[in-house]
Amino acid sequence: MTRLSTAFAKPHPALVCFLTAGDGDTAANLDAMVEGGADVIELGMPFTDPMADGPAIQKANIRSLGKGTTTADVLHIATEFRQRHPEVPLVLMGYANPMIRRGPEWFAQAAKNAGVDGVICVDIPPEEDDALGPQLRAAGIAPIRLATPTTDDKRLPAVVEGSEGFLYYVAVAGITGMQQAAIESIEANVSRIKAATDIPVAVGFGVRTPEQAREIARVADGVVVGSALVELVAEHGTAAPAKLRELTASLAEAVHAAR
Ligand SMILES: O=P(O)(O)OC[C@@H](O)[C@@H](O)c1c[nH]c2ccccc12
Repeated sequence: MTRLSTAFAKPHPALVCFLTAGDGDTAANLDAMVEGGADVIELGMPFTDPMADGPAIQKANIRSLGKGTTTADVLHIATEFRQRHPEVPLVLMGYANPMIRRGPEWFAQAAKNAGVDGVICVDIPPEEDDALGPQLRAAGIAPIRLATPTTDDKRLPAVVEGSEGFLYYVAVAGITGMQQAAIESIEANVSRIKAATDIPVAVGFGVRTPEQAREIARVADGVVVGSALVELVAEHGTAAPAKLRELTASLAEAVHAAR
């Protein structure tokens, strides 16, 4: 069992909580989300051109890069997180350029040494898996792929093939932090994906409230929340941990009780 498979084997759906690394006191903020009940942490690597991200996460990227956050800093945050939380799965989310500029082997090894369990690389499509996938798998790190509402049945096999840890269903054809998709559409797409793969399916994009999270947790293996948490970091600064703990706890309660 890996840390990710253990998280998804719990008797309830998993809550995945996202933050941008280097925005605010990331260590304290991540700890607060774990204390609140997050089952998986998704840590965003700040990037200059985050094309899948909406305003809240774009601004978090700018704040973090403005402080000079580097890939080495993100890996350092991951290393220290792993020391404090030996059991909590940690997924890095980011874009290809910072991940492969020093070579995919270097990144995969550095991520492994930092205790990272999975990597979401937004802009490497399955056709270009060679750019990072083999190196991650060799290091024992799960390459986590994204499926969207426009991933049709013809395309789906290519997306799920080689995806490990979990499949991330992006509920909205758009950017992060938008409105939630209709639950009927989410349910139909999740069951379509589950017919094509045995790995767990987590749903994200547009989930802000415990009510929304509960509704999705009834039909999926996990629920991802990002922008709503990132906004708390922007609004509350050094007081963010208490706010993050509070929102995470109410989301976790809703997700864990859904099924
Ligand atoms: O912000 P939202 O709408 O809650 O969506 C989750 C999302 O933030 C997080 O998973 C994420 C942030 N940036 C991404 C880019 C691609 C895929 C996923 C992400």
